[in-house]
Amino acid sequence: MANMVNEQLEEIWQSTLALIKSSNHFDDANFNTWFKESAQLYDIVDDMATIVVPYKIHKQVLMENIDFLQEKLSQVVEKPVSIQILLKNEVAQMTPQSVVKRRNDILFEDKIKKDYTFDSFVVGKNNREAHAAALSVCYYPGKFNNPLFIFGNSGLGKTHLLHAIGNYVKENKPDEKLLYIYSEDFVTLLIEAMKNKNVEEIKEKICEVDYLLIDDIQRLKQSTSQEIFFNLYNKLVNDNKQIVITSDIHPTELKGIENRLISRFSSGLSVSVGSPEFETAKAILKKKMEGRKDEILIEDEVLDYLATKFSSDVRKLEGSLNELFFKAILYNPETIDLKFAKEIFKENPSIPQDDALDAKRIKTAVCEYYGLTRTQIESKSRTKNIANARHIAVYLCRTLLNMPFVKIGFEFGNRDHSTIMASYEKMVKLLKDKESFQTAVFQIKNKLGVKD
Ligand SMILES: Nc1ncnc2c1ncn2[C@@H]1O[C@H](COP(=O)(O)OP(=O)(O)OP(=O)(O)O)[C@@H](O)[C@H]1O
Repeated sequence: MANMVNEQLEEIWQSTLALIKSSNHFDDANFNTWFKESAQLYDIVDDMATIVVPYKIHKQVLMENIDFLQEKLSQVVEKPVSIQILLKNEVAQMTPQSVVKRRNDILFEDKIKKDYTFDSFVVGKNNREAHAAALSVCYYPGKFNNPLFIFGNSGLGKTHLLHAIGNYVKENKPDEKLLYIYSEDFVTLLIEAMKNKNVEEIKEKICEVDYLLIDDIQRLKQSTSQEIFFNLYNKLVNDNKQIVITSDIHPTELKGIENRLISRFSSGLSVSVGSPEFETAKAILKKKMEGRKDEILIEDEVLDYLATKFSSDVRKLEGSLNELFFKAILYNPETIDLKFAKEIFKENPSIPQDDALDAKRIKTAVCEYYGLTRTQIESKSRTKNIANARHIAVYLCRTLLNMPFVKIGFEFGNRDHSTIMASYEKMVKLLKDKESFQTAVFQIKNKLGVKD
């Protein structure tokens, strides 16, 4: 297919949109937002179509549905076509020819962030295993943990660890080649390479690396890219080259990724990163402050406050600190104290506001601390950690709210007041000599914003 004129492209795109709509794959709102109102067929050259979208979020959504989109477009043009998705501002900077001839060298540019090192990574209970595993592949690449698969929710340090491996290798093994790839870029570049007929060249280059670091593998949704990746993967592992992968979920729960890849991902070591507990969150804040040159003083209890409120996502935790310093420049307080911080975040939707304390909030905080559900602590289960969590919740309801035992009983599956009293007394005893319970109570109170 030679380059097409605009009317032809428009006609093809409208037919493709009609097919997408009639497939009922998306509801009206999604269809309009992601396809009809934002995407545009920019060009089709040979068997490569370029679709242009305004923002990254559009690109992300389309990339997640790229096989589907290719199928519909291929149906319209009556031959198989591949699709690359570009942002409007990317296209604006290119000549028409270069849109389809983007240099694949981008793949091999050094993308390792210098400040994401092992030194700048705070180790806590939530990431100890992942940190140790990341170090182990630096010391013994391709030997024990291949691939190393690091998974966990957004903003908890997976990418940081990947770059830390990169920085370690660059500094200590300068002769070794490493390649960091963000999965979505990998798909885009492979699609372009298919168009430019230089996939083999790219594969050969990738096969030369000693470390392959792949970020956010859940975004490797496109089937041809998975096929190519599968071959590369086997070759690298057979040659004892180290592969490290990050993902937002455990390999076995990956959706849209071929089973043969999933089973290979599970064959090495899978380690998780979780949300930092209070001390680690506070240490991260202190670490992030080390490099700053702010002249204003931040009070320690503000760090406690941020560590308590934002610990579920380190990116937000870091963001909260930046926001405070930024607002301090604007409003110029003498120091950043708790009052100032609370005022700044008073309407922040990602933190629970200081509602009146009640049994429900206590139960929720205890559950979050122990990783349980409310149904579990309200149940009759005698499993040790559930029972312990229940004792703590009962204890806090009694000491913080001064609730009668009968009423507490209602909160915990209609238990008899004597059972609740026994539960409370047990916790009072445990708190006298068991440090782990003292810590738990301290941290849960912190979570609730209660000071002793
Ligand atoms: N333990 C830690 N010590 C220091 N900084 C951390 C730690 N954990 C996370 N961070 C910081 O939090 C921010 C977000 O981390 P990162 O980008 O690695 O998250 P992620 O898990 O890869 O998230 P996503 O899944 O959204 O890509 C980064 O600035 C990173 O430096």
